[in-house]
Amino acid sequence: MTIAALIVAAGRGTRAATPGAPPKQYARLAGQMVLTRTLALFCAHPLVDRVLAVIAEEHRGWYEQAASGLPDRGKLLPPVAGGTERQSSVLNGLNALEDAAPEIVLVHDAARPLTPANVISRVIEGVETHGASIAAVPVADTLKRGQNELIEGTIDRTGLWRAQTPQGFAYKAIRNAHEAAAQRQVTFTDDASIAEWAGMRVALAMGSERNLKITSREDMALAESLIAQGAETRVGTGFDVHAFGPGDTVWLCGVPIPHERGLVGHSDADVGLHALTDAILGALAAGDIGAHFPPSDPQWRAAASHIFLERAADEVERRGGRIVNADVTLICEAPKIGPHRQAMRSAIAEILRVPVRRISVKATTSEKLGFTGRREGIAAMATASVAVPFSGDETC
Ligand SMILES: Nc1ccn([C@@H]2O[C@H](COP(=O)(O)OP(=O)(O)OP(=O)(O)O)[C@@H](O)[C@H]2O)c(=O)n1
Ligand SMILES: C[C@](O)(CO)[C@H](O)COP(=O)(O)O
Repeated sequence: MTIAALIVAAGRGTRAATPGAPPKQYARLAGQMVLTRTLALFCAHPLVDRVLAVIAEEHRGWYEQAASGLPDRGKLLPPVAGGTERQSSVLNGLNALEDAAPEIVLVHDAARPLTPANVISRVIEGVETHGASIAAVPVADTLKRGQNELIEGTIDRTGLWRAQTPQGFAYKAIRNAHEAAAQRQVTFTDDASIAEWAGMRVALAMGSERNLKITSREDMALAESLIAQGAETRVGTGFDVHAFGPGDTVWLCGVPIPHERGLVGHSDADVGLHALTDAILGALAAGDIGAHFPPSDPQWRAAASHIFLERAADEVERRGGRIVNADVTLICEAPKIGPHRQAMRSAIAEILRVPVRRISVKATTSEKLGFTGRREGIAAMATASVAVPFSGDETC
């Protein structure tokens, strides 16, 4: 049995629009694109075999960015172009799935990036039992019909549900229903309505309040707070030492500083960035800098250390996490760090793609004691904290 997920992402996001910013499915939500989060839910679901996104042709660049943030693209099919309405986008996607020939298709809004995995499982179970099933939540508020700010009546809420996605169907049946609706030019706001119109029986599977659809700008803030509730903060530490040697410049925390000596190392010997890279990898329990960038590998000879730090930041993003803060301490008698501190903070903030207020750089001497006191080299310590989703555990 092949199960495909069809992620409709071809909308313009007009209700949530921010002037000059990409549409909502490409906006960053707690550090990761909305669409990356949505695709990742289905790519990671063990019962889903294929994932297809329907996108607007002019968003292709953003789509590539969103897809490149996925931990695993193995299930991902090349995207297809959407239509002017959600309904025509879904039909385009269903047609494009012909070669994949799934038995079941799950239609899902890209704008719902927080769908719990068990909601997806319940919808699949519903399709297997009833032929069609959608995620939905019972209406909890009293419903009023109104006009001109006046109540015209109260609607009995008994048996009323709010439809969410995913909405799952036997592939052939929903494709036929969509084609018939398109031919007769009847329009609906969800796929279950089309199935109902075509005479299919559709089951209700319990959805989740967490499964919100980002519709307005305020929903982004709400989604961020839901992510924060489902995240844990992890802390990692790093330590590194490089000896002084020939040269007239030392690289420290991404900044070149003229000095009477250089630092010896396989790469550019930026001891601050190395310690910080290790701190971030440590927070993820993802090994250390030596494991990721072995000194035995010639490609890292004289490498600029911002590459190592960037890769560590990519790892955080790949797991749906974000860097909360980082703190580096440089231990040396010279050069003086104070005059370069702000440049170092800015350089690190840029590499990690976080605001500079989250980055600290400090310095101390070792009171002329030990190898740093004898000016034989520089040591650096770093601490980093990252917030990662609980559901990211299996990839961490
Ligand atoms: N022509 C369209 C319109 C919508 N969608 C997708 O359908 C989902 C639900 O639609 P909605 O939340 O209304 O998104 P937009 O149409 O983008 O928003 P708006 O109506 O505010 O412009 C979204 O993931 C959206 O990208 C689509 O694939 N093709
Ligand atoms: C499909 C849907 O998300 C179910 O609630 C909803 O109908 C989409 O509506 P929109 O007007 O396209 O946002």
